[in-house]
Amino acid sequence: MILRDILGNYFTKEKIGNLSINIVDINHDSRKVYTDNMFIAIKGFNFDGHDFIDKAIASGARCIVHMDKVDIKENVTYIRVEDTIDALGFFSSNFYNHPAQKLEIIGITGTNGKTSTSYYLKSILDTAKIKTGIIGTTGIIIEDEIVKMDNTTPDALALNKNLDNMIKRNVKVCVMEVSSHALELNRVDYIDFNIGIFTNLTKDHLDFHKNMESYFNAKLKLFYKTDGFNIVNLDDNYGRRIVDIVKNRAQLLTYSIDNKADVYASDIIYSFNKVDFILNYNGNKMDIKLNTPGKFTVYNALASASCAIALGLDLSYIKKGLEDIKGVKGRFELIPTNKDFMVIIDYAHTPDGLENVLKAIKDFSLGRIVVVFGAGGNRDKSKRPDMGEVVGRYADYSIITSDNPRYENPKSIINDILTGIKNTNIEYKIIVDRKEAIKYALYNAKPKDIIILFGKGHETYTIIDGKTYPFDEREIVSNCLKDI
Ligand SMILES: CC(=O)N[C@H]1[C@@H](OP(=O)(O)OP(=O)(O)OC[C@H]2O[C@@H](n3ccc(=O)[nH]c3=O)[C@H](O)[C@@H]2O)O[C@H](CO)[C@@H](O)[C@@H]1O[C@H](C)C(=O)N[C@@H](C)C(=O)N[C@H](CCC(=O)O)C(=O)O
Ligand SMILES: Nc1ncnc2c1ncn2[C@@H]1O[C@H](COP(=O)(O)OP(=O)(O)OP(=O)(O)O)[C@@H](O)[C@H]1O
Ligand SMILES: N[C@H](CCC[C@H](N)C(=O)O)C(=O)O
Ligand SMILES: [Mg+2]
Repeated sequence: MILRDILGNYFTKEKIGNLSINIVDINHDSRKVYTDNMFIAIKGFNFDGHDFIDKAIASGARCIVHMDKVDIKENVTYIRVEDTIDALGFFSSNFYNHPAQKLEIIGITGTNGKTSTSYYLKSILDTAKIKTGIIGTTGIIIEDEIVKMDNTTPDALALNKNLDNMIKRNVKVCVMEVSSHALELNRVDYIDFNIGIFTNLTKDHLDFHKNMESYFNAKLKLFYKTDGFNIVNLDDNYGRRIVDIVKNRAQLLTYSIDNKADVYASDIIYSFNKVDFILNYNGNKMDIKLNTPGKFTVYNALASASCAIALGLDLSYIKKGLEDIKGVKGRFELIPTNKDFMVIIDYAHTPDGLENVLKAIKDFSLGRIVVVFGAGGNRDKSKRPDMGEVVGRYADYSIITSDNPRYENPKSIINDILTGIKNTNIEYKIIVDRKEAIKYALYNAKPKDIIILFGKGHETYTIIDGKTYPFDEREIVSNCLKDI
């Protein structure tokens, strides 16, 4: 695309050089730049992209977008802007011809349930034969292809590139998890959403947002960006605040279990590995049987059903779509053991996530609930004691271990968890090495035990000292089972 067209009417502070050059790609990472690229210098948390401008030019960049004063070289065009992250959003959208405007984009935000809700929604849309792509924690999904990404919500460049790819592959609806980081770090500023979904807000990411109010304000931004419906959980205190704040700006659809919302669940029957309920909407009643247990599962089903209703789908697709779901990888995933105890892998990594899953099984357990868990390093420290306390309240035995220590000392993460678990009477053991912790739980299993491995869910790696190593809990469990 001709550079002048990429710039469009964007406000620039200074332009030096030829604006008629052809740009074949945009990059903000000098390591990915090649001939005839535009390089956008971003100031990040670790590096300043301005330090890589020479490297980008050496690799073939013909246009540099920057904020700071830079040395001017021949045959390179320089565009100085106020904010390069904002420019990345605008230029990427222009370069890919505004893909977000051509797709139905559904954004899901909230502390827990985003990935699960996105898969539930996709199942409903698949049933209605509407081609759907997903962007989220498990990667970018189009048909059977899954491309893993570093982020739940990627940066504006990757977003536009992947949305464009979805259009080329005839996708009609994109269901996107929108993290609070993405909203705060301007990754979705130039993405137009048709529908926004709010799941819930509980303690997480306070390392980044500092307090619940700014975490809430980050999430709130999504509901100012929608032009169709805002879909909100009315049982959540923050959900009710969102309703009050945005009720007049887009159409609103609420869902609930404990309150009378537009879409609500009644007659819920909980079981160990499933949950049945009646979905009520506008005088219609429909019984739904889900293959995952718990109240949280009903919420995820209601959120996705409300979205299908907002899209104008027939209610029969909702029932079939939800009942067809066998499960989502790493979300209450039952691992076959062929033994007299049970193993579950689940991604809960917040106090609320842990509590929801533990509550769901507590009434149905016939033996002990044994929890193997840790907490991520270089992430919210304030949630760790609360996680310990929740496990202590609901489980019968716990092995406290590591979960992606990143650059932190795993022992000090465990100590943070201990300050909470010590407020309870649970018996526990510390085994820093997660593989050993899992082995211990399995080798010492008693009949009817439910062993839950929390925190890693779908992840097949572990991050220690900033390095990523293969780590698949399914594999570890299956190897242990051979010896038992
Ligand atoms: C804190 C944070 O969000 N960081 C994101 C940020 O990285 P950064 O600011 O550290 O970037 P940097 O490494 O300093 O680099 C600055 C610039 O220099 C460039 N560079 C760097 C090195 C080089 O040799 N050449 C070069 O050009 C980089 O391409 C970049 O443009 O920009 C990167 C590219 O977009 C992101 O991948 C990265 O997410 C990191 C991996 C991350 O862990 N983020 C987490 C906190 C996050 O965003 N999580 C949420 C999910 C939360 C949830 O589960 O709810 C998410 O949406 O993923
Ligand atoms: N609606 C919900 N409310 C509370 N907890 C939930 C809910 N749905 C799922 N969970 C629990 O939280 C865990 C994570 O669920 P899921 O991956 O769907 O959330 P997420 O919002 O995508 O998380 P992330 O922010 O890491 O992407 C699940 O494994 C389950 O234990
Ligand atoms: N996506 C979330 C959850 C990661 C879960 C856990 N495995 C960890 O490393 O903390 C985050 O970035 O906080
Ligand atoms: Mg997710």
